[in-house]
Amino acid sequence: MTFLDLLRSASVRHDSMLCVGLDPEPQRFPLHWRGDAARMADFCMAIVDATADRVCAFKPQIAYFAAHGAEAQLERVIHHIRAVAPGVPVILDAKRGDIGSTAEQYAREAFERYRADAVTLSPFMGFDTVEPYLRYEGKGAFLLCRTSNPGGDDFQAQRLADVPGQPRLFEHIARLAQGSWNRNGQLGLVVGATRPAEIERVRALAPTLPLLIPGVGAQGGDADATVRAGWRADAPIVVNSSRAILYAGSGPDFATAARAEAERTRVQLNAARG
Ligand SMILES: O=c1ccn([C@@H]2O[C@H](COP(=O)(O)O)[C@@H](O)[C@H]2O)c(=O)[nH]1
Repeated sequence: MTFLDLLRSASVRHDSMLCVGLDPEPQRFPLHWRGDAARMADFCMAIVDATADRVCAFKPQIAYFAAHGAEAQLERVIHHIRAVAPGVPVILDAKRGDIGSTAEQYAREAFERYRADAVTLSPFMGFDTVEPYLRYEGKGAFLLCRTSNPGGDDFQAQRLADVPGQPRLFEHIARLAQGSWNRNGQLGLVVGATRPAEIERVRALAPTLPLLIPGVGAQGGDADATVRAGWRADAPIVVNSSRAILYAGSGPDFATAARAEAERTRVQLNAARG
């Protein structure tokens, strides 16, 4: 099964566009585990168990694990997702981008070591830095396009004087991803929920690509406007929320609180489809 097949079927089976982001921060763990980096896998696995039937994907962010030298715990978490939710795709949020020979190693890390179904990439260095990931048949790659952070304006909103029509950089990325870069239908785009107008623009330029949309929850993105701008019956959107779900509770019942917040978000997103 390809990443897209997995995503579509998890989305239908769980009636969900929600992706739970796994960004474990020991200082925010429930009181009985607070500050204990050895509990990262236990924390994430409890969140996975509590939300697996409510999501279309999980998105572990590699930095949270690597910062603590906890890559083995990330492997355990992904292994656990495979065991308890085999039909739910794993999007490894790594935002890699480097020359081809190095990209080959990053691709191997994402798809062979961690066995992720998809990865996030920066397209900034050009197609030869993306291509090594596309050699992995059936795997997905989400290119950063219009990110949720305020500094996304610094480059992504700038116009490219030398490209016909002088598109903004993010529009150019969306066109390439929908067109000549998408050789085997493996590409998707990252667009922030903090920018619904740009989600609409990206959707117009990339009508069939899956969109990974972070920024609802802790970043304050507008969930309803996000769905109205990006959702199409035939093109999946994957709306990520991390901290708002992970840290919905701080007591021993944190997983129950996470499930309640995940369910609230899933229902809100679905209602906005109209
Ligand atoms: O434009 C982007 C791209 C990626 N992210 C990542 O998504 C989550 C968001 O976490 P929240 O706690 O829901 O704010 C995090 O892993 C980011 O690295 C993003 O926020 N914006």
